[in-house]
Amino acid sequence: MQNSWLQQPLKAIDDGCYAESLAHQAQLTKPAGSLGQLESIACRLAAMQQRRDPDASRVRICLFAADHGIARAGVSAFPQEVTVQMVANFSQGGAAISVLARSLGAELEVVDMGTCSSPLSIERVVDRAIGPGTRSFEQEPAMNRQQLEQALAAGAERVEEAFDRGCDLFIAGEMGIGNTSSATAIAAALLDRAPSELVGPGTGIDREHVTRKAELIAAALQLHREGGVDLSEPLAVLECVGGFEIAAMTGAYLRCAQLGIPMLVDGFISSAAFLCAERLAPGCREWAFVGHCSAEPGHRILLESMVMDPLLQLQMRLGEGSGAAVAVPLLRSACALHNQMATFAQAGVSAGD
Ligand SMILES: O=C(O)c1ccc[n+]([C@@H]2O[C@H](COP(=O)([O-])O)[C@@H](O)[C@H]2O)c1
Ligand SMILES: Cc1cc2nc[nH]c2cc1C
Repeated sequence: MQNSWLQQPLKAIDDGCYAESLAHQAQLTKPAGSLGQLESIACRLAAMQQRRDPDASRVRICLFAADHGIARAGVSAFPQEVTVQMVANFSQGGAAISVLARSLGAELEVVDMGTCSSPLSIERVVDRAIGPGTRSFEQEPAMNRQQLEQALAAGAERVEEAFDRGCDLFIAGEMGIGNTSSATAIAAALLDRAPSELVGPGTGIDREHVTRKAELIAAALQLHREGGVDLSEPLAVLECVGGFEIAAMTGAYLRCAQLGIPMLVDGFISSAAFLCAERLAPGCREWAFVGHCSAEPGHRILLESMVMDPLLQLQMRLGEGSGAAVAVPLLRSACALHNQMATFAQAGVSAGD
């Protein structure tokens, strides 16, 4: 993929703006550092946005949905048709992310990246379907290189659209029965860890099934490795064991860092996609906040590997972008404090030493 948009440089973060924001925080009527991480959140956002008054009002949530061939191997607690049923639920406004988006005044866009029933005749769903879900990565590569390029580009294109319409903060969400298996395989390959260290219950399988899921993923990675695939290469990994929605999220994250849009990362699957983006273009993480640490055990390991700190830890494991959405009010509070608090001089309060 030489000379493609993937090679474009990431936008530089404005260090001068960051230093100015830190100096501003030091003048606000509070003991230095007493607002903890809210101070650094505001300063980081100001530096990303190159503005004195950071803003998290215009939030775009883009939810990528797709099916996974691996789901037919019995790795999920739910049947595959739930992916499409949930897409209808997102569109009708009844899903968790629909409720959160409404309460935040955020725009929610649902993108069909390829499900068993695509093309879908569901209102307001953006059709970017690549195929009827991926192939089962137990036996063969989940997708081919052309499909991977198409998925990455679809994610990037949705970010460009958000950028054109004005977006202070971008959240990628996902829906795909079986996608914790894909995310586990990606994380195991890129972090060179055993799947058994990263695997979890996903939608709620029992311990016996979790063990089987780990074995199946380990065998699949071995098969692809023996087939000559370099499992340290993020594009090869996405092609072999990824998903259409996961690749779209990787493309979206990468494009956000290229265009300079701050992003808020969700759970385990989102973070596996983010790891691919960070490996493709080191420095993406400078443009990201992490909303929460999911209950899926591999999430913490993924975040630690990228030295990224989650804002919340609520034992959530839903996906959809929900764990990022619940962290938006924190970013908004950080901005309001940074932009509206009085300084010691303005309020006539004596500063400390
Ligand atoms: O975001 C997470 O950390 C997370 C953890 C576990 C499950 N999920 C969601 O559950 C689905 C995948 O679970 P599974 O068991 O079918 O692999 C998919 O739609 C995800 O959005 C999401
Ligand atoms: C009902 C349901 C909703 C979801 N949202 C994200 N993943 C999901 C998985 C299931 C099973």
